[in-house]
Amino acid sequence: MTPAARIATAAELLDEILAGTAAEKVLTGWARRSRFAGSKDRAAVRDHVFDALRCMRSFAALGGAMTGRGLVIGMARSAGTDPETIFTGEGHGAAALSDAERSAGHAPESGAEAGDMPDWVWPHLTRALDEDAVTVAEVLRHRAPVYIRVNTSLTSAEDLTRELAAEGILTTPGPLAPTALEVTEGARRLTSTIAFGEGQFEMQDAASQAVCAAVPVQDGQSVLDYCAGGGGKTLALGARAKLHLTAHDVAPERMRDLPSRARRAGIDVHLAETEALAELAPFDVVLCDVPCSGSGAWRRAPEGKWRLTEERLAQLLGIQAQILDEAAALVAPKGVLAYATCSLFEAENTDQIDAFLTRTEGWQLETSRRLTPLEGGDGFFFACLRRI
Ligand SMILES: C[S@@+](CC[C@H](N)C(=O)[O-])C[C@H]1O[C@@H](n2cnc3c(N)ncnc32)[C@H](O)[C@@H]1O
Repeated sequence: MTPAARIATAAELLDEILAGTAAEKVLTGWARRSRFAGSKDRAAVRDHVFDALRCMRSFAALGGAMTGRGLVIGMARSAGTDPETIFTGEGHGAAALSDAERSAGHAPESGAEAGDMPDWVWPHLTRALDEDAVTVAEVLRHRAPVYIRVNTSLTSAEDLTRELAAEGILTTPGPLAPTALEVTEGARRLTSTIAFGEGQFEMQDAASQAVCAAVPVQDGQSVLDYCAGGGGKTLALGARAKLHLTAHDVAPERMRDLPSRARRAGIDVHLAETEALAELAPFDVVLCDVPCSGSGAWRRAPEGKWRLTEERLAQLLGIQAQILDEAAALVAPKGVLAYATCSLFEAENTDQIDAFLTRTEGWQLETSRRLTPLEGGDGFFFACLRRI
């Protein structure tokens, strides 16, 4: 495919996404229908689509329309490229610009439009970040670095760096956690490496690794990952100490890959149904990596930025409070309740912890930390509460 044909395809796929279909579904459907597209074409189209999703408001402003075509015209203008050079109407490229398109578009207004945020989200960001809101929003408009977590129970960062380099994959030490490596070349091939097959690393954001490193665990403790999902944090905890590790999720199907991931990493994990937890309790440590807005990770999952609503956020706040209450009941005396979100909003972070401490006796806050994308990883919040 020519560069212009890839952009024309991205515009069509963006229209499907704007009509409500999930981006991954749209991209997979297109790849299946388009056998002529090679892996480089698929990667380029995907990158165009995700770039546009990250910057949807500002590109629509610049391009003059919230349509697939408006977005890619805005994308060209934002990059300082004259859209006439892309929209030539030749071959499989997009049709030439109309006079209306030539004159449409305006520079994005400062604030939510230039920051590529929904209007209702902007006060949440400014409350949490003050003047950093503008810089954080700007960072979220760009692709995320690729980080891996070294499985230090099997290898070291130095050895893994050498081993990956031998397979043509280049890494440098990442931020926030000694286990984090940033992949600077060859990221798309990571999961087909020998080192991956041997469990020497997992894909995990650097801030997520820092959160796992902050959970106080020691050899011999019983630890419950209450919202385990795919088990990224379960495995990171299991690599730090010899634990009696239990993983739970209200949607157990989300943990379906965890047994094979744990085997690869050389870590023992017991998967538990909700009904079994009372019998397995008490645990020395319970981690709640709760469902949240995902606002700290919007550069990785930009669709979430536009699909989140105030109603959904209110619903999430209720779920988070309920999880804290349920999980607290499973913690042993003097044990730890760890709470984490990949959100930047105070409502999901410090407000939740303050409200929990107000309504529940017998707990004290030991540590809390907020990470923003300005520190290199996703935005995260972590709080560690101890039963007294
Ligand atoms: C942020 S994700 C977890 C990601 C995972 N910890 C990781 O690092 O890969 C939140 C998870 O919480 C689960 N969840 C939602 N409501 C829950 C509840 N009431 N109890 C337990 N888990 C819940 C969701 O199914 C989802 O898998």
